[in-house]
Amino acid sequence: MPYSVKERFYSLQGEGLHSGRAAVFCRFAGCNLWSGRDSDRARALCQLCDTDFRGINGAGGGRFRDPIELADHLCQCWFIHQRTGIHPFIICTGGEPLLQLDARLIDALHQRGCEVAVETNGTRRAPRGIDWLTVSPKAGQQLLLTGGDELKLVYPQIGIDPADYAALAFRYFFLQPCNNAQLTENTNAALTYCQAHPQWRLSVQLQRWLNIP
Ligand SMILES: C[S@@+](CC[C@H](N)C(=O)[O-])C[C@H]1O[C@@H](n2cnc3c(N)ncnc32)[C@H](O)[C@@H]1O
Ligand SMILES: Nc1nc2[nH]cc(C(=O)O)c2c(=O)[nH]1
Ligand code: SF4
Ligand SMILES: [Mg+2]
Repeated sequence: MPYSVKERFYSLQGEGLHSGRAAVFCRFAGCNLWSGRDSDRARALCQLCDTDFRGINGAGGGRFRDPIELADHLCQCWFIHQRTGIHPFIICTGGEPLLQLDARLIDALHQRGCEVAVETNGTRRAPRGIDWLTVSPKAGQQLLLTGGDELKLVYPQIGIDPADYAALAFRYFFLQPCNNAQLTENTNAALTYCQAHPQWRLSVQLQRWLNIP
């Protein structure tokens, strides 16, 4: 099956437990909760999105015929930047990566020594073999993936109470302030919540503060 990729880039993971860690990002095109068109946002199932995932026209984006072609493309980006011998850390995001990521691509990445992380909205089944699964539930959308490595809630969201997620089978729980016109207020609210509920940690989207991709 071919893969549609919006962009590929080398950066630091800006979110969650691996914040600050160098990674190659694979941003898959398309999402099941929004078309990505501004004109559709008001009726989208997810209205908080901060990302352009439409099309395959970004840097390092394109259509990849098979897992080998895409795995080579992603690893190449790591080795351009790294001379360390440390294995590639690949973060699959989107859009919604679980519309496209499959076990064959994960296998091809593992064969190249990669560690594979995934950022998902949790509404689709996950293939086997993911090394680090981050689930970010969206208000009103049924959560299929109720376990994983980290749960990362964008906060606040109307209709979402973090307490309703606190008993799910995740190792780490993060609140990530919603990046919109109220970012300062949202950050303060998330900070206050984490101080009152220490099970939750703050994820500040380091990339915004560092002005990196
Ligand atoms: C663009 S999404 C792509 C992956 C997947 N579709 C998802 O929603 O998890 C990547 C991460 O950014 C988060 N995110 C999206 N819009 C955001 C915003 N406005 N403020 C803070 N985080 C946001 C998502 O919740 C998710 O954790
Ligand atoms: N630096 C950086 N870290 C990220 N972590 C998750 C991201 C995403 O868009 O999924 C992201 C991103 O876009 N940039
Ligand atoms: S589910 Fe993820 S990619 Fe899709 S619109 Fe929401 S935040 Fe954006
Ligand atoms: Mg992002």
